[in-house]
Amino acid sequence: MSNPSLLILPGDGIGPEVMAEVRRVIDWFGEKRGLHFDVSEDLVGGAAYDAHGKPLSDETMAKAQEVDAVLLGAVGGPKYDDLDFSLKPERGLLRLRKEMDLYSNLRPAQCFDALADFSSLKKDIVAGLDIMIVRELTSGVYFGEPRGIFEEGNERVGINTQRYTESEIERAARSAFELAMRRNKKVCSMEKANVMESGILWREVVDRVAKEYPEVELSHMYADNGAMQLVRAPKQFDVILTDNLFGDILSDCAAMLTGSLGMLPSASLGAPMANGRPKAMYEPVHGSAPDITGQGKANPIACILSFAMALRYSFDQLEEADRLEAAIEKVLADGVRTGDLLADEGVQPVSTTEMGDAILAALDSSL
Ligand SMILES: NC(=O)c1ccc[n+]([C@@H]2O[C@H](COP(=O)([O-])OP(=O)(O)OC[C@H]3O[C@@H](n4cnc5c(N)ncnc54)[C@H](O)[C@@H]3O)[C@@H](O)[C@H]2O)c1
Ligand SMILES: CC(C)[C@H](C(=O)O)[C@@H](O)C(=O)O
Ligand SMILES: [Mg+2]
Repeated sequence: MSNPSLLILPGDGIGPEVMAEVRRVIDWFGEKRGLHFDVSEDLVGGAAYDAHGKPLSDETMAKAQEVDAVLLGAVGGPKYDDLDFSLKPERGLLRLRKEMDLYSNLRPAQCFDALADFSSLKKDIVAGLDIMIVRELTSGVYFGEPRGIFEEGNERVGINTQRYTESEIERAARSAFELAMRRNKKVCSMEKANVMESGILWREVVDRVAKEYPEVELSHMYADNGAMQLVRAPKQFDVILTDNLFGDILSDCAAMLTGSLGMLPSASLGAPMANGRPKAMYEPVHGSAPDITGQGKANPIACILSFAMALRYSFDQLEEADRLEAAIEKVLADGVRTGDLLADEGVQPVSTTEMGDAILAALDSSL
């Protein structure tokens, strides 16, 4: 049987820096666990624009459709600020999500014990935190029509449209309920049904799907209250189901409960492929971090945890995913910290590569 295939798209800014550490981890699983992948690498975002004038080539798009999983670093950066909107690096990422139809974006916010003191919140509020945000990823205001900047009278108007069909809401909701069944059987759905018709439909469809999962306790919350509750008492949540834009914002917020945006991985999943596994792309939640690019300061953990999610959701390697997560937990418990995880003055941060070294050493000691 051939090895599972993995397309790596490092992207821009710190994307290639964190992805270099993931590649070492992938190599480790090949050498030490006999878990080999057919890895290919390509360009996305600004790097693709620099090479061939587009943020994602048709060839790369086609490759992404064929492989078992895509692993993406990050896209964007100030160098591309003045580009035409259609050429911006972020368009490459959105095209991948849309054309691969990756409608369910799982963003787990877990607080490792060693970082509970470092979260933006008090230790007792975040210790043991384990919530899953399910963000609808291929619709909503990111893709709704009409959109654009138009002339209206003697001024211009910028338009984006929040649009959701029942089936789009339904499939995202179903993935949240399925996850909840394997977790603590609670779903909290967040929208703004008090001001948006799309929110009213969202609530109605989620209620309908919930009937298929009588064991799951469903609650609804307006997303503004949800943001507040996430910071006030995050452990009240198990699975949070929300739309594309609210999910983007709420997940960055949840990231800080875990200590740093550099800690949050994600899995973007679509319909099952012929092999029964979902079409999938794995990416850290953070961006290209232009403020620290090229300085060896980036935390590679979000990207490495995204590979752990790939082991779990695309490659059925649950024990190896646990092994990798445990290695990261050990490194953090040992006090190894990149700069984003450092609270105390005088403690020396490790570099991106040194964090990779520590994780590989912890993996070795797991054997
Ligand atoms: N998935 C993606 O590719 C993605 C996600 C978010 C933002 N972006 C893009 O990235 C660019 C920069 O956006 P931004 O600055 O608003 O958000 P960002 O996530 O790149 O950075 C926000 C802050 O978090 C820090 N940070 C992020 N990741 C880190 C890591 N791994 N280790 C240590 N610190 C980290 C950064 O240094 C910065 O201070 C923009 O072009 C944006 O569109 C891309
Ligand atoms: C870069 C951008 C298109 C992206 C989004 O808004 O979805 C990012 O913020 C994310 O969270 O993945
Ligand atoms: Mg975001």
